[in-house]
Amino acid sequence: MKPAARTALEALKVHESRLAARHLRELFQEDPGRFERFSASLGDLTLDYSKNRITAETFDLLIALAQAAEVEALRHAMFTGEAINLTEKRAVLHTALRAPESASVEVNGVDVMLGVHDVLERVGEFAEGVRSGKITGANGKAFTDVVNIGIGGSDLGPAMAVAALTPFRDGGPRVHFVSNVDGAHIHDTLAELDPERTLFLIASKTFTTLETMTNAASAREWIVERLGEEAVSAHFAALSTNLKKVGEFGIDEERVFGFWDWVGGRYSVWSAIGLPLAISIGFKNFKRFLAGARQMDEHFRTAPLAENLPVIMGLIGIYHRNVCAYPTQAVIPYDQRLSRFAAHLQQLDMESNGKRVTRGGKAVDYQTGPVVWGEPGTNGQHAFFQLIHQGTEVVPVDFLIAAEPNEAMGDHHAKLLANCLAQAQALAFGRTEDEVRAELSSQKMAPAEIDRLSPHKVFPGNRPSNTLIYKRLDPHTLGMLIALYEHRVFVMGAIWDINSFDQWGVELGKALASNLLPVIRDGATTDGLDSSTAGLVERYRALSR
Ligand SMILES: O=P(O)(O)OC[C@H]1O[C@H](O)[C@H](O)[C@@H](O)[C@@H]1O
Repeated sequence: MKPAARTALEALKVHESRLAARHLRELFQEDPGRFERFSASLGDLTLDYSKNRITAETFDLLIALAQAAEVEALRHAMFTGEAINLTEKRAVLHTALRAPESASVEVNGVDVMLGVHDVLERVGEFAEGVRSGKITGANGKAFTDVVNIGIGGSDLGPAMAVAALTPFRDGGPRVHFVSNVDGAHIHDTLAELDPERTLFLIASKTFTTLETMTNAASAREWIVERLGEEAVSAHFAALSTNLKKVGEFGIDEERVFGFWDWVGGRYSVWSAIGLPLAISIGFKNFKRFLAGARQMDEHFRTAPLAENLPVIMGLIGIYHRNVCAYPTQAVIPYDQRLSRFAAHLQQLDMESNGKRVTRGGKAVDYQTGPVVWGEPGTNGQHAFFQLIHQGTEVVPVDFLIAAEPNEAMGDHHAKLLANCLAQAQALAFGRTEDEVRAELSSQKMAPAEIDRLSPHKVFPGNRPSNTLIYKRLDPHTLGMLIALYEHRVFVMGAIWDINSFDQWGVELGKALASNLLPVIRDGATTDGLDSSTAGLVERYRALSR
């Protein structure tokens, strides 16, 4: 962390120790304008951050921290194509994928926007061709099902977005996602499908990922067995940066949709990796999705820090992690179709900010990325909210909710919204022992019983949450929401002075798995393995005999 940022963080810690005795109940009572003060909007999206344990002074200190950490300078470097991914010597330009046609963004003196628009146009043509039935399988039949084979960033973003935007499918083919190398995944997916009407998209930035290559080979076999070798070209397309490897797999050039090394996997839904989404919701809607992200980019790039949604969310995240020492962050969309949102954010946030050395390679002596987790509400209320309300760990929560549902279903939405707001209220304000006792005695409970039960029924409150409310979950809004979280991750990584854009932590497991494969698959010796791994291999051999 930059020395000035460290000083700013220390000031925040001193401030927090003074604030510790204050309860959100008091802060709200003292300041009737708290919502006005601590909320910010962009278009139809509003962030209410008033239910965090902050005051105007905290906010000023947080803004000072962002300034001290020079977040704006790094932001400028990102948007202008500097190689801020230092370990991989790469620019970080997912924002170029949704930049306007008129924009020009240079990497090493070359404007990348021509390539961006060229691929985008081809994605649009292909998506519409598949949707209309103009592009068909080998036997001339229109595709009813599209299977995206990919993992990590080549799966989570599009899978989440396809589910989120189901109401916008309007007659396009069904889109399935196969990611796991567990054969059950592709087996169960293909069991339901007609090969003549199935199109496979092999999505892999590197085109070397074990899971994807294994699933792609099985899909190829499935087509070849049923339709013959000559059918392969009609039933496969590839989304990748590694055009050489794609060629080796045997996918026709016009079926290859490229992207670039300056697009991180977890930031790639805006690139050719978004093709399954474009097929599902149509190209017009896909462009609306990009436009939503673009609106967030413009806001992030130009709005003053104190009004800047990703900056505010990032600073609150830092406050929770480094000042209050909260280890996790929950994201709870009261929006069933965002059921994979937390899964996407887990990769986005934890792969970006789960780092232990600074950009310069020194071990950090402060906490970095929290554990991110979540499930849709109201389901979570009936599962893990007990811990969030009364457990010993404080869990900051982001609530997300639409003002309007995509379909009218009686009073379902009113109930959903009431529950969302109620949970944020319960977390913030809790229920005191006096209130519990008063309630129990109004129920004519015996005093001894009141004594016995009341400690269990107290809610401490004073637990932080953000609420994001938007008009409707549509392509534009989803684009805004994803970009909001991307930039929040950026802000936090900038303050921590870590490289949010590499992912070396996934490499060791991959290498060890490839060493173990001959032992497991081909019966090679366990000599030299640690006793635990050798013991488990022996057990596996005994059990699978
Ligand atoms: O798209 P691919 O090259 O197949 O990579 C798929 C995923 O696997 C890697 O191990 C990385 O951890 C992810 O960032 C990436 O999204």
